[in-house]
Amino acid sequence: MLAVEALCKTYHRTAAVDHVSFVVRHGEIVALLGPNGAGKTTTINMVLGVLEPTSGTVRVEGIDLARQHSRALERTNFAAVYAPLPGNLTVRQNLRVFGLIYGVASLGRRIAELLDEFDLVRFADTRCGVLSSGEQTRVALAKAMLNRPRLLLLDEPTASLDPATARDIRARIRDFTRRDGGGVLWTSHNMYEVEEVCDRVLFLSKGKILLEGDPRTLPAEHGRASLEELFIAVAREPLSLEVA
Ligand SMILES: Nc1ncnc2c1ncn2[C@@H]1O[C@H](COP(=O)(O)OP(=O)(O)OP(=O)(O)O)[C@@H](O)[C@H]1O
Repeated sequence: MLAVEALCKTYHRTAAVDHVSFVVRHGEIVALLGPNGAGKTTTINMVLGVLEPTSGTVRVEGIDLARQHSRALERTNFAAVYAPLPGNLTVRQNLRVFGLIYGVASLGRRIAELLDEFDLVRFADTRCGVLSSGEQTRVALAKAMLNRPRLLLLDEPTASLDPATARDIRARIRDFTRRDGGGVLWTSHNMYEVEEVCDRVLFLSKGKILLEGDPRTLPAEHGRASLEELFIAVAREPLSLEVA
């Protein structure tokens, strides 16, 4: 689904992302973890084509993003808490605007399906700006599904949601991979959530991938009791893990 190879982004002399390589397979949810400043958002922005890599390649279903930008991006979409939809537009208007931008066929029907699927019918004519965080997240996910993406990039999709709403959102994303065979690259600072929902984790530290594996077995493999402890170790003493 996604193949990232030797991806680098350098600002002046700082390597924000330093030779990062990984894949996301069909039907797989992969978490990109790491402390603040590790390079997660920079990586996601390069996969989304909004930031040009200093070097390295990004392929979406085999299509090279640098050479066939539009074809690669047709298969991709994105949701993040820091990129809210225009608050002065209603839910339906937002879906329409983004649907037109993406060139979605039979847009009226697609919007009706998504309003139904994301339990948004009663908010269709409500301005997004007055919705709760959970409702806005559902709208952001509906928007991300408009073009029937194969690859979904989610930057902290459940941040600021209550546990019940967060569980509902996780189930919807899990559905996308199980039912549609889509692939998801997910960032989160909630290790409980990552253990529950992700098939694989990648730990980034200072722009490099330090560890990779199953979130349920990786902590024990590195002598840590939980994913959270492993996360703290990566953040505090990355060199000790590199040697381990
Ligand atoms: N435009 C830029 N110019 C200079 N440095 C940058 C720029 N963008 C990012 N960086 C630096 O690159 C590094 C990685 O940043 P990035 O935002 O990718 O981290 P992150 O892992 O997403 O962090 P967080 O969890 O805090 O969102 C940081 O040290 C950041 O200061």
